[in-house]
Amino acid sequence: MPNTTAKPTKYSRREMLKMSALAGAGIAVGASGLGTITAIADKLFVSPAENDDKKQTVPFYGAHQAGIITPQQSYSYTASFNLLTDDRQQVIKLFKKWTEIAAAMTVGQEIGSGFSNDWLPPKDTGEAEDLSTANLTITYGLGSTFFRKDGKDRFGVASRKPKYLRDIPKMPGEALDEAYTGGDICIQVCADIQQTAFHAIRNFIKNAIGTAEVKWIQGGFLSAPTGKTGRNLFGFKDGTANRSVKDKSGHQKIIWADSSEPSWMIGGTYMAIRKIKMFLEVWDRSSLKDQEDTFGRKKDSGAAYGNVKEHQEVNAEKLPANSHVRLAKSMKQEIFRRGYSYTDGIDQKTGSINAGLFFISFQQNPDKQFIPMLKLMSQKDKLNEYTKHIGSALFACPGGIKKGQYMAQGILEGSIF
Ligand SMILES: C=CC1=C(C)c2cc3[nH]c(cc4nc(cc5[nH]c(cc1n2)c(C)c5CCC(=O)O)C(CCC(=O)O)=C4C)c(C)c3C=C
Ligand SMILES: [Fe+2]
Repeated sequence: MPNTTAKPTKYSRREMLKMSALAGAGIAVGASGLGTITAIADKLFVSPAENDDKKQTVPFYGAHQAGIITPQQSYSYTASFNLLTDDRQQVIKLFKKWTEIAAAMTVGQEIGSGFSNDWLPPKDTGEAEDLSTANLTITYGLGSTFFRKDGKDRFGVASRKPKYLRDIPKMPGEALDEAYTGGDICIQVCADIQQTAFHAIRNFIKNAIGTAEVKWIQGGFLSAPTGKTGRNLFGFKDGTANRSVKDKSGHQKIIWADSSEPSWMIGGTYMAIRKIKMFLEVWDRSSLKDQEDTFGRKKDSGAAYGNVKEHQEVNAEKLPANSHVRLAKSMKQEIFRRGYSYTDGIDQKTGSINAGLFFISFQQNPDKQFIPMLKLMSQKDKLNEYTKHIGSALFACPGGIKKGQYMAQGILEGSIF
């Protein structure tokens, strides 16, 4: 997917030392002079592992949550939690704590910094201590069971459930595993350093102990050269038709909740998730023609059939009737996709690689934009020969957080209590 993050030019410490030595600027570097240059280089320049956009931060606070229209980072971890309590105050306490650690981690601060006690476990798990923030974003959402579970309004918030929040209905051909499906709360962290992302999700889990338990957790990866569309595990460019991350009016129409939603959803959206297993070995034995017919796009350029360039307007008539893109286009609806590839060892029964797409899309109205599209694809898509849907979830992501507020405050406080 397009990544528009500007990459500042920085030099590694070793390159800087080499340049100083070669510059020939008339500087005679004696033993002590070299020490001085080394010290300056230490201060000014970063190691190769830390350069480029890995040092960038994305604001946690704002009108919208980060991690939705943020240029897609290379790694993600998504965790779904079930609450273990019926006590609203306990949930408020959890979200306050999560807000505090999210605000700290996204600016590279240690959790509980400036305070340590030799006789207690450290507050921060520590593995991101020397790492950069790497565009870390935290995105959270609430499942329908947050508002009502087994017919019970556990936290007194059922009247605040957003309009389109419900379980994604059963689809033909799916083989959902409960272990990858649903959950009361979802947190997704994304970053350009995998360990930075893992540190973040781990600390959310650590701070939930006793109040919420993890139902499932999913890691993901996606690498693309800056400004280019990334490729999925079938080797095709995936994300071409997405609106640019800069297209504000497009986002208003496609992603952000409309004014008929509860006030806490203003600036928010719905996050649809499908864990889709991809049969890589079957795919790899298929001809190039078969592969391209599956999407209706060329594998190398990403151009739709009848076109030569990736971003040229698609003429649906030129695409095979059951191709993925033709079916998507026939719905005349847009969604904003932000999925990640995943791998997870081998399938113990078949010996095949366990891998696929952790599909994520954001949309204003899943009933209109997402569910009918999913249904049509589940019935007719040529892609189904090579894939199986094994996990599913829909979460409502509240609007962005202002400084001084905490996550989900608009749901858990106010006139109804
Ligand atoms: C219900 C929505 C969708 C699911 C599920 C889905 C799964 C899925 N997609 C790919 C690979 C590609 N998808 C592409 C385009 C595309 N896909 C959807 C929706 C779902 N995909 C849409 C709306 C579109 C855009 C269609 C358009 O308007 O042109 C493409 C083509 C390039 C692109 O635009 O991204 C690829 C490739 C996989 C592998 C997959 C499940 C494993
Ligand atoms: Fe797709």
